Amino acid sequence: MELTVNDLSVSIGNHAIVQDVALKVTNKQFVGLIGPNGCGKSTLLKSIYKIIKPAHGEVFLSGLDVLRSSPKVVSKQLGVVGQFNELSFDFTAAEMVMMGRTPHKGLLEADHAKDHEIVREALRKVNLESYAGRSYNSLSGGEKQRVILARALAQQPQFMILDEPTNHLDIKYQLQILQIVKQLNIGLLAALHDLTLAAKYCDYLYVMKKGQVYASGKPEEVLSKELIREVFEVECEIYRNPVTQDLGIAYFHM
Ligand SMILES: Nc1ncnc2c1ncn2[C@@H]1O[C@H](COP(=O)(O)OP(=O)(O)OP(=O)(O)O)[C@@H](O)[C@H]1O
Repeated sequence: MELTVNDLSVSIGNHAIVQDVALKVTNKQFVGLIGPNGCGKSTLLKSIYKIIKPAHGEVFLSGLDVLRSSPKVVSKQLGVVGQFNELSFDFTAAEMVMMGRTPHKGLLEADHAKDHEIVREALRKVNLESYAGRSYNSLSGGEKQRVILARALAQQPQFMILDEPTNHLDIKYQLQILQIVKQLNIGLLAALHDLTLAAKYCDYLYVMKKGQVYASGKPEEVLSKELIREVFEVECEIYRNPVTQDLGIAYFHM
């Protein structure tokens, strides 16, 4: 399943927050969205997953016209791991994950044995199987983040959008979560702050600055010290990690 975004602009009040963005995630690619705080990454993602209405533009998930389709139709194909997940009601972790099954059910349809099995498997994948009965509100930030990922996994989507999915996670779970989503073998679009993790896991990057796409390409093509200076206003050197051969970034104090 491919994601195509054309000419997408979002304004809030009189402010143009996202301007004429075009991007593409081809079949089963892991595409990263990077850029400084406030450049419009979350706003762009929210407009793709229908939380914010764009001023203009098109979003297609293969043949599905996302902006003109109902949330129920879109959520059968598209899983979302958003940034903030506080709840006023107290659900258990398993109940939260079961919500991922909603798009696949009719109105008032009960949870079937198969749904429970899918929920158990999703919690197992994020190492929270024994937390099924725990109150979601009592979980740590990192545990909540993993429950929200499990909910998206239970949805069994064909495409996933993730807004800073490694937020709150220690290094073990940052690596584990990125590995889990990569192994899903579906199209992924993720806003990421850690540039070396983005370089390690993503097939392709879009760099945003002031609401626009500033550059795009494969990580090793895009992540130059010049681009990091222009976009993030930080001096650095790019190198190959001698142990892992991954792209490394050495930042210098300003
Ligand atoms: N509802 C709103 N009202 C006013 N301004 C908003 C609103 N939502 C977002 N903005 C502004 O739009 C800009 C882009 O915000 P957005 O959250 O998309 O950035 P981001 O790139 O995801 O940032 P971060 O990396 O800090 O999460 C920011 O300046 C933000 O203050």
